[in-house]
Amino acid sequence: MLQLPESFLQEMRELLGDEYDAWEKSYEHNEGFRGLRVNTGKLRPEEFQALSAFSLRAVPWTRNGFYLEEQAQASKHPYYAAGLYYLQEPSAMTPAACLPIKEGDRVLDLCAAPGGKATELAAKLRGTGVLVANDISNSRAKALLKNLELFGAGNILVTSETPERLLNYFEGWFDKILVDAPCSGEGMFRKEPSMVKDWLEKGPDYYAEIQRTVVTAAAKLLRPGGQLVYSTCTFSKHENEETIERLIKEEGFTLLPLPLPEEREALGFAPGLGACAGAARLFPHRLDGEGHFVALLQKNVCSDNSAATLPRHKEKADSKGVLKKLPEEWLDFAKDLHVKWDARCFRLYDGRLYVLPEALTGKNIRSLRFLRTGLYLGEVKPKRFEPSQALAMYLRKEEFALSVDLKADDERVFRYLKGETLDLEDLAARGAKGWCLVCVDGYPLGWGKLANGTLKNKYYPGWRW
Ligand SMILES: C[S@@+](CC[C@H](N)C(=O)[O-])C[C@H]1O[C@@H](n2cnc3c(N)ncnc32)[C@H](O)[C@@H]1O
Repeated sequence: MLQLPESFLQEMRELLGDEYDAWEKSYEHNEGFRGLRVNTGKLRPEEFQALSAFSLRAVPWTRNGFYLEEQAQASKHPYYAAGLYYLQEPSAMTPAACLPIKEGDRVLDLCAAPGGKATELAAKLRGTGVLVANDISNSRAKALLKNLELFGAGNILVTSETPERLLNYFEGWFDKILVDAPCSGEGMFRKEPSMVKDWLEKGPDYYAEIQRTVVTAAAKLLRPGGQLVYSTCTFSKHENEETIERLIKEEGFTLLPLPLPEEREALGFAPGLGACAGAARLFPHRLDGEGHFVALLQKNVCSDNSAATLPRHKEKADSKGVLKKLPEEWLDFAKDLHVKWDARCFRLYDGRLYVLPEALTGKNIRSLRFLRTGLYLGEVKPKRFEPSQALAMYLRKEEFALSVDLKADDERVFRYLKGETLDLEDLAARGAKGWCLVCVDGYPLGWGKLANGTLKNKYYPGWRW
């Protein structure tokens, strides 16, 4: 068995009692489980199963999660490049599955990088409302942005801020919040043994302090009546139940039952401790997944409408980038595009054209540290428009006039993803020319420019294989 600190093992003995031996034995299964979560913003799980050759077994507590049964190179498959799935450890699929998102919601993922949960929240929003995805680490937020754009999410604001700074812009604004908190990672020791070192250096007390600050800010960012999922990948009561007990007592929250399948106990979910029985603890000896904690809470509605529950100030919408008239270069390109956006949502910043989620058009967010505001459409150049990789991922094949569709086993798919020029004479209609959406089995991968049966490669250089 993996060498684990004695003080940690002692805590697990106290926590698990009779179940301790079974838990310890589960560490003989050293690698844990590999999972894949289908992007339901692009296709239904059944459609993915019919399309893919992976051998998949359903993760029973999610609607779109699967165990990957063989050592498939799933991150080097063209469907991955088409944003059809995210590779995720099965227990980690639970928090986003438990946040009851409705279309049109304003959603915040406060500790979002690299996007394992944010990508699912975006899929659940189905292009409506807005997803603000934040991570304090700028380098990790870059990976978050890439994953959201790979998934085709356009209704996004990706920020790299402290939760306290977000309060200046979004107090009481969100309908739903996910706090997938930084934690001591006890539940991941089996899969990532390197985390033991961090535990020895910092441990649960260090993280409990951070969690306290993060959830206190999250509580204020949520509107009264709004819902919040708090999750960690640790077993520590100090980081789990004690954090949410504080939310309940000091911030006026109520613990709600988790929207998990009725047979949750049979599936292996353990209740939270003490008064937090409505929360769920996931243990590797009880189910096929790593250790996690998940709780769903609702912010109480105060009858007196006290100042504490209302936004602090009225703001003036930012007029920078607002357009009286859309650029001709864009209008010319958009003739081939079968999607319409509200003219009020377009913004042009330094020659780059965006569509903001409508909910953000009335806000002043320019001084936030952000990586992306809305859907980045592309660059307005002298006399032409260069569409972005994000736009290609956002579109469906039928939403652009010219496309070529390659089969996943066509070697040209790999050559396209490597940035090579392709000969497509057998696939392109005679005389077809101009911007072209390159697809794999009907799902866009990126752009190319077609002329005389040859495709000039416009796949985003930073994403090339
Ligand atoms: C458990 S990870 C998040 C994983 C992510 N939700 C996912 O599913 O891919 C916790 C994240 O919190 C970020 N973080 C740490 N302190 C933070 C803070 N004070 N505010 C916001 N994010 C923070 C870390 O950079 C880290 O990316």
